[in-house]
Amino acid sequence: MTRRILIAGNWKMNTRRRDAAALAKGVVDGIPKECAVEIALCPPSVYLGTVSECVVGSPVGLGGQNLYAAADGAFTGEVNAGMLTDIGCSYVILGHSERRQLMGETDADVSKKLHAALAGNLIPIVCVGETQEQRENNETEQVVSDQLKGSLAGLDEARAAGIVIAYEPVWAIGTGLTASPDQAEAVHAFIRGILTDDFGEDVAGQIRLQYGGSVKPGNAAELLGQKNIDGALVGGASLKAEDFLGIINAV
Ligand SMILES: O=C(CO)COP(=O)(O)O
Repeated sequence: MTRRILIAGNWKMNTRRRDAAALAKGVVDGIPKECAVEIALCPPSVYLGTVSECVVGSPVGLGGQNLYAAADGAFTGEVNAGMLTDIGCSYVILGHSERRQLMGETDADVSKKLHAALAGNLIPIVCVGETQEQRENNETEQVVSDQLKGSLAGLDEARAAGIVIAYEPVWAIGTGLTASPDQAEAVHAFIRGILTDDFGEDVAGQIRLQYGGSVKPGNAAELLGQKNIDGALVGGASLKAEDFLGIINAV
């Protein structure tokens, strides 16, 4: 089963309009010709329109960092799947650990968002991952398994093949600490096993599993060389075109 590598940049709450445009243009202009890698940029929602104009007609895709699982209506401050696709998004990040920790998002919330994303024809990137304390207590597999089962609740086989899972160990996010390729591969293989149990080998073999947590040009090749690592969700290193392109070129 060949799975196309997906490198996505999660800009989080960074940039201003001018930087967002320059960064997006820098990525578009710098991607290698006949690039086999799928690329997505996920800017803050207020700059989706700006970045959309920069990537239109290029192989670079656009993604949101979150959505609200409802149709249009009285939900002050929120953005739904229809709005994301309307502005040019093909992807949406769901259940990032920062949203789980800071905004109290639960697996049940992520599951609702997942169904809204799929109904809106967005490719969901569902994030899971353990904290440092959970890893030290040997709870990694339990935590990841619970998050996966909760976040993917109600998902049928037909739709499962198109989703993306991002394994992002919380202790490796923005810390400069990276899971070693072996550590990351072990969890990715574990996730693939759960997906196989839930959706069967064929579907599980099509689901792309990204790694996230201090990915940079210097460690990307080794991480992405692992059997079950099919891409990267990049935070800090996606904020400089040179670094982000360095990761793409390392694949
Ligand atoms: O959270 C991340 C991507 O979603 C990873 O962030 P860093 O690459 O900055 O560690």
